[in-house]
Amino acid sequence: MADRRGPLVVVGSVNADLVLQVDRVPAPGETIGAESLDTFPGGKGANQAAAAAKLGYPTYLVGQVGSDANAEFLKASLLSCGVNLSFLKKVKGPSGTAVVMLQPSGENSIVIVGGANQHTWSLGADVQQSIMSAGAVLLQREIPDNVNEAVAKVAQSAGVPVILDAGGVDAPLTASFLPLISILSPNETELARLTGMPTDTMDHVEAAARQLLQHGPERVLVKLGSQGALLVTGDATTRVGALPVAKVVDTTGAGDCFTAAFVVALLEGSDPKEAMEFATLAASICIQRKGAMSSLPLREELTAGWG
Ligand SMILES: Nc1ncnc2c1ncn2[C@@H]1O[C@H](COP(=O)(O)OP(=O)(O)OP(=O)(O)O)[C@@H](O)[C@H]1O
Repeated sequence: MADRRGPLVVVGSVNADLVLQVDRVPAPGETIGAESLDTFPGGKGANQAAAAAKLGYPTYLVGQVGSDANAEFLKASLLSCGVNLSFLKKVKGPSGTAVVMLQPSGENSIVIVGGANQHTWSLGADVQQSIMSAGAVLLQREIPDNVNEAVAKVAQSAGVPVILDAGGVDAPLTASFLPLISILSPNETELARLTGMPTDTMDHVEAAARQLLQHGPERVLVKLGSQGALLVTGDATTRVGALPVAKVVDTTGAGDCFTAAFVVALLEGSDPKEAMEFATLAASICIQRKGAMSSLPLREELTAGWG
């Protein structure tokens, strides 16, 4: 991957996150008032594309928005982060939407409308060409798995590495998809679900990651929140601890920031350990600010702490 300097192509979801601040979730048949309503750009595909673009790497987002008012807002947000939207398609119906009821306890109740993310996808010749000439392709699981698998097949046929962030739908990965993945990146919960193995100690995490390796991916990168991250390959295990931060403000999007920054660093020629350190630094900035896309760091913010 170190020699590939083609652009990063992210294929994935775009969501409008409608965040309602409420005292409690309404009972059936009840109407309550919300203290506030905010709309934020989100979706794992959009967040990861924005993260890579804000780090200064040429990044395309292949995705779908709906024909509603949120579509324009989402496009404007992504453009302001520097994401190339030449392959962002507009389809009928609503954009992907997450309605988040945020309660004072910190608990969230969320309703997701898949919308455009779950609409029919067609990978036209122009999109296929962009995948084949990419430095790497980055996927998540908030669009249909069969689309991800089709993208991965095109990428693999051209020798382009495929990175799958396991976040999104909670379903097993098919035996035909796993061998198409170069780097699979779950967090510890996703790792436990994918393998059916415990992930409560570092030894357990490593054993579960090694089990995934047997199904095809060349590397498994596990995100472990305040415990950092663990990278497992056939012959090595690399652990990088999280950076201590003064105050954790909001961890939303930290995983997206980490995965995208790791891939950017590899594309720029870093070795895997350096790429983990770079991603850890990026994520440590992200968690000290509120929001998902808005909290993603710019390249300049990392250079101070990065040789
Ligand atoms: N409390 C924390 N303190 C320091 N670093 C953190 C903390 N939480 C997350 N990080 C950093 O962010 C990285 C990714 O976070 P995490 O493991 O929570 O991903 P995730 O579960 O995929 O996140 P999410 O789904 O919330 O976006 C970690 O590897 C770590 O570097």
